[in-house]
Amino acid sequence: MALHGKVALVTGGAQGIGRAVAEALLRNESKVALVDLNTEVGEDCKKALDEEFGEGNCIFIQCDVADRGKLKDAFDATVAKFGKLDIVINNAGINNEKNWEKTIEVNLTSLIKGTYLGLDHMSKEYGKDGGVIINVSSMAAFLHSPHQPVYTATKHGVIGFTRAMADAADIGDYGVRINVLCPAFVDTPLLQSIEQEDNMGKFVKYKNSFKEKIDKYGVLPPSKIAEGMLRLITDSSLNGAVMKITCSKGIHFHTYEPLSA
Ligand SMILES: NC(=O)C1=CN([C@@H]2O[C@H](COP(=O)(O)OP(=O)(O)OC[C@H]3O[C@@H](n4cnc5c(N)ncnc54)[C@H](O)[C@@H]3O)[C@@H](O)[C@H]2O)C=CC1
Ligand SMILES: CCCCCC(=O)/C=C/[C@H]1[C@H](O)CC(=O)[C@@H]1CCCCCCC(=O)O
Repeated sequence: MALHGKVALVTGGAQGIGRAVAEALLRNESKVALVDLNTEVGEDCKKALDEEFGEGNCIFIQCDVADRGKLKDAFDATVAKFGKLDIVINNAGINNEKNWEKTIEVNLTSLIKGTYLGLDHMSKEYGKDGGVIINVSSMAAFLHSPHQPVYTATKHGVIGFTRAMADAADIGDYGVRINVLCPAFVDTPLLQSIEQEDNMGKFVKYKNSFKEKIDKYGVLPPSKIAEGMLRLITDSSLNGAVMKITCSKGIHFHTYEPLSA
């Protein structure tokens, strides 16, 4: 898929990984809707992107992805503004073991909803022109730890859901590719949350061993995740792909045993 003139919706697009992906898409002449909870950060981000890439290429839509009605409205507003939808990045995520129900809602339930809304707007099933959906998981789906049991569960869930949906899209001839991206530690505000009792609850007592893992494995720049994301979007051979990005191995893919049943 060539990126010129394509329309992308990025949840959690106002900072961190989402913002890096939005920048990369704009650099390649796509139009981008930043869908984010945080109004202040979202408006600042849109202003900076307008200055860099010119006005009219990017919109900010304030939205809690866990609010089903507002998420649907955000998709509709993106199509109303840019005329179509080609790329959906379900990236918004939180790390909150204290309010673990919210973590499931944001990291998994809303990502499922975002995938279905993306299909509503892009699938050939509904007479649309096709597209690509990328769901953001984490290396926590492969290397679990005692610090983040529910975060880890959601990121496992994202991979299972995405792989199954990718098969459904293939069998159903949706014309939509669906892939998943699993970063290791990335230099974003989310990484600071591991030290905060408000986020980690009783698991905050493990913060020193968590920090040792960060020192051991290293921290990636958000731009490296954007590089992987663009590959997942543009390589039309990829459907159901599970991309991992780590400091030691860079961008690479997880491989699974062939299905036996
Ligand atoms: N930073 C890291 O080390 C890693 C991050 N990830 C995943 O990458 C994704 C992005 O994370 P980061 O950029 O690091 O986080 P971040 O905290 O820097 O940015 C996340 C963005 O999502 C927005 N957001 C949070 N809850 C939302 C909601 N309910 N509705 C709409 N927007 C919401 C925030 O306002 C923020 O702008 C997440 O899914 C995270 O789990 C995965 C592996 C490592
Ligand atoms: C909440 C912010 C941190 C989120 C980062 C993340 O997703 C954490 C994953 C770690 C998990 O909790 C335990 C780990 O060991 C995960 C990190 C693994 C990185 C492995 C890199 C291996 C390599 O470089 O080969």
